[in-house]
Amino acid sequence: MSILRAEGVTKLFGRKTTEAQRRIKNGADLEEIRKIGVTPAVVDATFEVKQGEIFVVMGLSGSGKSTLIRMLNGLLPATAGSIEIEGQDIAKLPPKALRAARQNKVSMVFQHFALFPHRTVLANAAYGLEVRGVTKEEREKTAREFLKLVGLEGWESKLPGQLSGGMKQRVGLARALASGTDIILMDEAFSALDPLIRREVQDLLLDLQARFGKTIVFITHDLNEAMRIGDRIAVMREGRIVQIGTAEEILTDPANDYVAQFVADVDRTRVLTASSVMEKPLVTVLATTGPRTALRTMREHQTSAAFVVSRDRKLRGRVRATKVADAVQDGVDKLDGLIDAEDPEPVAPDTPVAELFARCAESDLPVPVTDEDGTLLGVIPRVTLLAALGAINTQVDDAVVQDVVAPELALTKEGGKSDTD
Ligand SMILES: Nc1ncnc2c1ncn2[C@@H]1O[C@H](COP(=O)(O)OP(=O)(O)OP(=O)(O)O)[C@@H](O)[C@H]1O
Repeated sequence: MSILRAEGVTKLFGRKTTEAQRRIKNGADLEEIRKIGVTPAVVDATFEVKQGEIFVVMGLSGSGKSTLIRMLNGLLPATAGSIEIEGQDIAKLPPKALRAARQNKVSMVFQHFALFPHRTVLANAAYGLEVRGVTKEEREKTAREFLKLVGLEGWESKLPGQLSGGMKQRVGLARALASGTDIILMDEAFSALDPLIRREVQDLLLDLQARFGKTIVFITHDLNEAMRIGDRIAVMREGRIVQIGTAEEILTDPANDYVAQFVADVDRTRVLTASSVMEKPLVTVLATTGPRTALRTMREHQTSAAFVVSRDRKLRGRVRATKVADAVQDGVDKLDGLIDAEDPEPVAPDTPVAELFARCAESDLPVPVTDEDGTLLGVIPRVTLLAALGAINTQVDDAVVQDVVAPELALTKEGGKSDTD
């Protein structure tokens, strides 16, 4: 279900905005709009944010992110288009109702924390509830609970000036959560923090998100941050949303050259997962198949090993052709019992590619990918892993890469394959 919806949202700054809007509608390019003295900060933004997702809006400075978020919380009226929060068009609300919607439905977390310097940490965390008229006792109780959750128990009576940047932003998070709104808008919320602290609060946000299932719109200019925390990412360029998708979709299927260039430096091993690089297994055989049939199938596919599955595709393991050939000689009638004990362990579909290198180095056979029930979803041969990465990222352990790459190169030189699946 979508909790937040933007439809054709446009924000133009300047005097001739009506004229500019008319020209945009007729297909004028944005350069022409700027020439008549109008800044097209956001142009025709359309998207839906689903309940409980982290929706990241990412773009370079000046691409329109802040303007967009200020329209989402009703601080700035849109020049055109509509914004719905829980099905309510905010442009149609009278000022009092708009204020109430902002207080009850949406909280903000800001880059520079926006804490009251002369109020205690506790009073700051309780602020959202205070505005809503919640009694002191009740709001302080809630604020204490959330301060504890963000790791600030014992700091309640301190002033913001006594806190580090990371701690201040934890107060910002506690305040947003304590407010009890379903939607939290975060504007470059972690951009002022040192890299290590930033990672810590990103993890904290992910933890809290998993726990409370809030809907979060997170603005950032940092692609790695976007990829790390976003369920979906909207990429903005010069006021327009040029692509919306998961980190993997954006990485593997960029909408245009701009996005492709943008993502060129991303550490793919952290973003891509087993499910995005896996392939269909070339040969699967049922555990009940006889060795003779299995061997014939493997020969047809010129493969030296095959996956053995049960009728419901649950993975039993793998057999090597040499073993199956021996079994034919010995008159064995089932594949059961021939399964290779040295198989690499299967991985879950959401395993980051970074973790697959070591697995691929362990065995010359492809790594199987299975779901929670053990059903075989796909396989990852080494070559596929390397191809998916394009260029090997330097952040991957060099020794592991050596292990994986060296045998691949050797195989290529020999012009043969030792196995396919
Ligand atoms: N009040 C305003 N009046 C005129 N132009 C504005 C106003 N606010 C923003 N702009 C312009 O709109 C464009 C988008 O700005 P916005 O601040 O939304 O971008 P941003 O992506 O958030 O950038 P940053 O990360 O630097 O804040 C910019 O060209 C900016 O100069």
